[in-house]
Amino acid sequence: MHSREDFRYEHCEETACWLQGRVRTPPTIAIICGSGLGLLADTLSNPQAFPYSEIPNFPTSTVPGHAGELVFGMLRGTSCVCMKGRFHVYEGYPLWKVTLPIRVFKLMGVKVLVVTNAAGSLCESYKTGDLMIIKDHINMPGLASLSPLTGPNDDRFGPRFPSLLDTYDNNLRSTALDIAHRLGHSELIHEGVYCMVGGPNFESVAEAKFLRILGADAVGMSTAPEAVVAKHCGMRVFGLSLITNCVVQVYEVEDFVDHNTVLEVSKWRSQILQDLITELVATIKHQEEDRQDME
Ligand SMILES: O=P(O)(O)O[C@@H]1C[C@H](O)[C@@H](CO)O1
Ligand code: HPA
Repeated sequence: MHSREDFRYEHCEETACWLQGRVRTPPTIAIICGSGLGLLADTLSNPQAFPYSEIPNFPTSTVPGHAGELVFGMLRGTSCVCMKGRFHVYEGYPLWKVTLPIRVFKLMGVKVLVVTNAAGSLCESYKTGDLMIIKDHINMPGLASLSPLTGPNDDRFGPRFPSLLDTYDNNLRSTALDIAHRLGHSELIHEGVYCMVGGPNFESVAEAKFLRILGADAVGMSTAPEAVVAKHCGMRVFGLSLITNCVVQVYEVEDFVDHNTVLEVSKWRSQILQDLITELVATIKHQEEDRQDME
């Protein structure tokens, strides 16, 4: 099912029902693990794992560092689902398929999406291994009409013209910032703007300079479509980038990046990212309980 006409609410429903029939506890938080960050999924207790190849309508992972498994389980008393590997446009998947899991999670009752990625820094003060809480994004493919919302709108998911104000939930951002300080990571935590490019090539020097001028602090090849779809269907979103490299913005420098470097830095910083997200999940649980009491 690759053409836009083939995409229907019913496909998401079919996938959600298939999973619901097998999963012990329906998840309230979904976590997308970026390149090399799948170890987070291994911290879930009482896990249930499903290879993407077994899940109806799911694409499969083709990128090293993206295992291709959906793992359900408990994290600090909260029922979560982790995508151990995500889908990218450069793999050849249409955007509605890249983001299909988000809509499936919505149908399963997920309230909050935590999205992580590996990204290159465009900001002079960020170092390799730092973390950036995403406060906003520039969706380069989206600006050129390559949006996951392109095509007929199904109002059961959300409105035709959604607002993207506060996509990266203000409250979750300040909570995460507090947690990072409390865990002793004040030196490496930042808040900034993530720019999504299509990839799979890394940026040219001229492109990197252009993105910096536009106001981007970090650049990567994912996340924005997932955040747009989550916001469209009414989820709260928290985004976190691990800075795996500093993007070269001057000529005659030999400091090029490759995917292996990205994976090595992800492995190196995995524990810190895990600790931060685990604490955040515990806090979200209390926030969601309070919200339910107020409804
Ligand atoms: O899935 P994410 O966005 O974490 O992966 C980044 C972007 C490319 O897929 C890859 C480049 O090394 O890492
Ligand atoms: N550019 C784009 N995507 C990335 C980078 C980068 O420098 N690093 C990790 N993912």
